[in-house]
Amino acid sequence: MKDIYVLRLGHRPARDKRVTTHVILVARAFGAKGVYIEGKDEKMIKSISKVIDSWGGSSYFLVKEIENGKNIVNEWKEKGGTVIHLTMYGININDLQDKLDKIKYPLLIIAGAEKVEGWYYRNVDYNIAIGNQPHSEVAALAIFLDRIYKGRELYMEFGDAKIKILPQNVGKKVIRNG
Ligand SMILES: C[S@@+](CC[C@H](N)C(=O)[O-])C[C@H]1O[C@@H](n2cnc3c(N)ncnc32)[C@H](O)[C@@H]1O
Repeated sequence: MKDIYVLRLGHRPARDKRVTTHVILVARAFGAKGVYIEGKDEKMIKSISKVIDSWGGSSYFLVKEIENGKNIVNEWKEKGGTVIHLTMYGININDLQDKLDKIKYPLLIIAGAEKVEGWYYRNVDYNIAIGNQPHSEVAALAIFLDRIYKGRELYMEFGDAKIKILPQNVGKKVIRNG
């Protein structure tokens, strides 16, 4: 698994609870090692911890509330990693694949909720569009991570999972551990 983290900007508990939850679930399921959430939402963190506890990742997957995303970006630059911002205004990902294959890790992926401040556009290494149409941070993150891993993340297993799915064409089969 690569050294990849997500920075979720501008989380507003009343409006963004569901979408931020999905950002975290996608980050975990598609091969990131954690999510920094700009904002406070104790209830959401509790419910996501339960999912991680059952499905695995609690030993390494970080979910951390932070006050200011800029500090994380600066921290990333100090340690020589790469920072990318997902935005419909950026360069189409199809035109950046060669560069993505050579980026320096750790990688920080920024996904917004409300309008993202200009500072981020100017201070990241790449502003990347998953197509130049407005859609969703959840879709953008999933497609971006899939391009990084080229589909391999879909076979990822979590060693500490208490529940595991046995894939079926019809029906549901799960193994429960402990
Ligand atoms: C509700 S959208 C806000 C759209 C915003 N005006 C923008 O700059 O993309 C919330 C987040 O979804 C992501 N997003 C939406 N469309 C995207 C696209 N086409 N490519 C990459 N990210 C996108 C961005 O991270 C954005 O901050």
